[in-house]
Amino acid sequence: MTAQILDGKAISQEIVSEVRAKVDARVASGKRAPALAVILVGSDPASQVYVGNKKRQCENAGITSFAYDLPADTSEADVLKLVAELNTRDDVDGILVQLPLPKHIDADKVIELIDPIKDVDGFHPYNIGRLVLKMPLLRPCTPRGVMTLLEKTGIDLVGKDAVVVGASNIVGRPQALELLLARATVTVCHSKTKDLAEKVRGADVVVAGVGIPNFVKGEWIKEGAIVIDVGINRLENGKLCGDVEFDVAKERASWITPVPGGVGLMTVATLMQNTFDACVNRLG
Ligand SMILES: Nc1nc2c(c(=O)[nH]1)N[C@@H](CN(C=O)c1ccc(C(=O)N[C@@H](CCC(=O)O)C(=O)O)cc1)CN2
Repeated sequence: MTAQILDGKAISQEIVSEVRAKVDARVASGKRAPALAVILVGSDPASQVYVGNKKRQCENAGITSFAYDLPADTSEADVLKLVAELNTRDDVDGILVQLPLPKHIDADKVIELIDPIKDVDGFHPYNIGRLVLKMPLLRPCTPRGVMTLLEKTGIDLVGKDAVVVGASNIVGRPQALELLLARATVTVCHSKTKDLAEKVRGADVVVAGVGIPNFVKGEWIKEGAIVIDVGINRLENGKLCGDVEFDVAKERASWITPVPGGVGLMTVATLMQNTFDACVNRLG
């Protein structure tokens, strides 16, 4: 079997167009456009690319963006002060702090200070708690983007055995909660998991988010499985590759996401949806 491609490029464009239509209708009714504050601390090259993509998609979606590009030696106190100020601003609907932050800044402390109603990344304990309790408000962008990719492709998850490889706060944990909400049976694997290959071999759906190139071997993939690769790893030759051994996995899977052109683009498109939702939640 050769897998069909889950097309993050086409579906992310569709999502951004849908947000754009809603923003245009909102503005036509006399309300202001949604607004997103994007905080980048330092000059990590990958983060600069991602933040650049976020600003560009804001333009495409008709969302106002306020950029805060801060030097790497910005103190934790100054980042906290900025977040506190943005929390109070009525012209800001969403606050995004690009991760990772420099080591001297406690990311958990910064995330916890964001007003949950403006937490368009969905990382605040309040929003994670709501996802746990099956009443999500703002949902983490990558896992929500994965669910949209599957829904828009017409893939039903009810009763499927899903294995999530990686248990990070940004991807693995919220992804498991999303899959559970879609009534899949979910196993979360991590660095201490025994017999990882066997667990993946039993999976109808595999979501890989560990950040290690080609960590999930193609031969582990069950015939006909759905493979979602959240990893974006930059190789020494400058090329990007995912966490799944794509060339082998695609000969076994029924559906697979490419890297680039898959989940990463959905993360950014979902941020546009979350910013629109945050604006409506605040202002109607
Ligand atoms: N505050 C956040 N920080 C980070 C998040 C997040 O959701 N919120 N997730 C990741 C990175 N990420 C989002 O910021 C992200 C990853 C990938 C892309 C993307 O556009 N990928 C393209 C390729 C881009 C390239 O050439 O490198 C693709 O996959 O086709 C956007 C955003 C960590 N930090």
